[in-house]
Amino acid sequence: MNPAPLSGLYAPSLSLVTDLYQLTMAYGYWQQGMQDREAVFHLYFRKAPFQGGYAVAAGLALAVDWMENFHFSEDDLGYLGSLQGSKGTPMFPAAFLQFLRELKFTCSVEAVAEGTVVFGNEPLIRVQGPLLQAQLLETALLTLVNFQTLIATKAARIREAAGPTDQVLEFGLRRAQGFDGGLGASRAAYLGGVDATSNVLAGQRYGIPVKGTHAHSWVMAFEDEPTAFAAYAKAFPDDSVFLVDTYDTLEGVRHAISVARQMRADGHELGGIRLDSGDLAYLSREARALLDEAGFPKTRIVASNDLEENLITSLKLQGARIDTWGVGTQLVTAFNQAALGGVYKLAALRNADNSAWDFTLKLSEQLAKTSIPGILQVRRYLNDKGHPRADMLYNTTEPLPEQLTIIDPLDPTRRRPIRSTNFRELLEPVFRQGRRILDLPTLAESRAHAQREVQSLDPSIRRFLNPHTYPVGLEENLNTFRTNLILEKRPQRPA
Ligand SMILES: Nc1ncnc2c1ncn2[C@@H]1O[C@H](COP(=O)(O)OP(=O)(O)OP(=O)(O)O)[C@@H](O)[C@H]1O
Ligand SMILES: O=P(O)(O)OC[C@H]1O[C@H](OP(=O)(O)OP(=O)(O)O)[C@H](O)[C@@H]1O
Ligand SMILES: O=C(O)c1cccnc1
Ligand SMILES: [Mg+2]
Repeated sequence: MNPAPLSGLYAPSLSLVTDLYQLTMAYGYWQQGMQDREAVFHLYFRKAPFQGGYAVAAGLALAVDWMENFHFSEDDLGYLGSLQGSKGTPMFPAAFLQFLRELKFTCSVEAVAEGTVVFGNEPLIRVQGPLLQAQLLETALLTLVNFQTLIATKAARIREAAGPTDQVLEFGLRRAQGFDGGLGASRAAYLGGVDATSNVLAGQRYGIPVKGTHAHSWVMAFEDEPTAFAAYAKAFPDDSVFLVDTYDTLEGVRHAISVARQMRADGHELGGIRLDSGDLAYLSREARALLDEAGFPKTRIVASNDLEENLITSLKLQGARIDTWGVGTQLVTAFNQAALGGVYKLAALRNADNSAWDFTLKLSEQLAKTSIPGILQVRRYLNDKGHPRADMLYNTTEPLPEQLTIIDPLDPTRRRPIRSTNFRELLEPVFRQGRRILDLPTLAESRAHAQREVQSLDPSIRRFLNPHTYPVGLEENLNTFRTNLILEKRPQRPA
């Protein structure tokens, strides 16, 4: 199933999902006659989220969908025409609105496939095209990629903690940042490694398996717990998971067992029980013992209650017998890091007579925030097992030297010669002059890719506490070029 448009939740045209300044700049470029100057932008983040060692790239399919539908509707143009400056004059003249009306998306776009592991400073998307258009993409691309990548990464960490065989269910919709936040989070969580969601719209929209148990209200609506369990079993004789902690957890497990015996006599099996409060390590061990003793070794134990990767790791260390993890709030809100700080920076612009590239640079007091000029590609070097060893950013407009060396963009004294000849290039063509040339994988394929990608990373890079830094460097010539450009642009004030 192809990823259906996220935009479907709202209006047919979403080209106003942007910041006003993109449109004021667009008008200014048009007025200057600069609208068609060829430009290159890179979208990248500087630091992996959650103080982790990697991120899982996500959001590309939604961005592709948004770009394919990029146009200004009559409604959009009517609204833009109504905007006024502080003197009461129209912000955008009619001739510019006419230009927007006729605007066709003609950019070329390269991107990293969803599910690929990525690191700080690496372009996830490279846009090349008319300056005005490429500028207008900034906000929407960042909105989509920042959130999707953040949540997919959180899900990958939760999957890492749960291990490859436990089930992970995403239960977050009620705590999400609105409907769209909930829908987007369910998509990204699945991509990052959860098995199913309770979010029914996400199931319909993206083909994600939907799963769930029942709430405390179900138990409270009956005269006692055994009656409630028996009634649920009547409704779903082969798909019941009983929530056992409404009154007393271990008493609840005993009630579940007595109903499970009756179910078995009728030719059905209880799927599982769910623990939602108390000491989950202790209660799950006790519940496992009761279930096993009673002859229900296959009945699963689901746990929920503000779970996240560190808690899951701790519960496992405590010998918890949980095999299914229901994770809500902490996952869909990326609780411990509210946003991924991805940015979109101009890196090259054709000069006025179109004869050569001018490479552009955003200076900063901090080297970490100084951008990287060029038309960049990311080359990932692999060891003989096909596992990532180091990534090299290089400028595709310059020939590569014979002997390759990568240099840490934050510390030029840290360098590594490249010996490996086994590599792959991460940015792949998606649009050529506005025409899509890449068939996107399905969400399930991207999810499988993400699992392989994360597993191919060394455990030292995957660990949660103080992970090892994966080497990402600038190819030596690019580093020299960037250093010289910094020196050229930075004012040299006498002391
Ligand atoms: N063995 C454990 N080790 C560490 N943390 C645990 C363990 N068992 C449960 N937790 C976590 O501790 C927190 C306890 O939450 P809280 O203080 O709300 O109590 P509760 O058990 O949910 O009580 P109630 O829902 O009845 O108010 C939850 O985040 C839960 O996942
Ligand atoms: O804990 P989360 O990771 O967000 O997972 C979802 C939670 O949502 C449900 O209860 P809800 O929180 O609505 O009520 P409760 O905590 O009072 O049971 C469920 O029982 C989980 O506890
Ligand atoms: O199905 C469940 O158990 C569920 C769904 C949403 C939130 N909490 C739990
Ligand atoms: Mg709760």
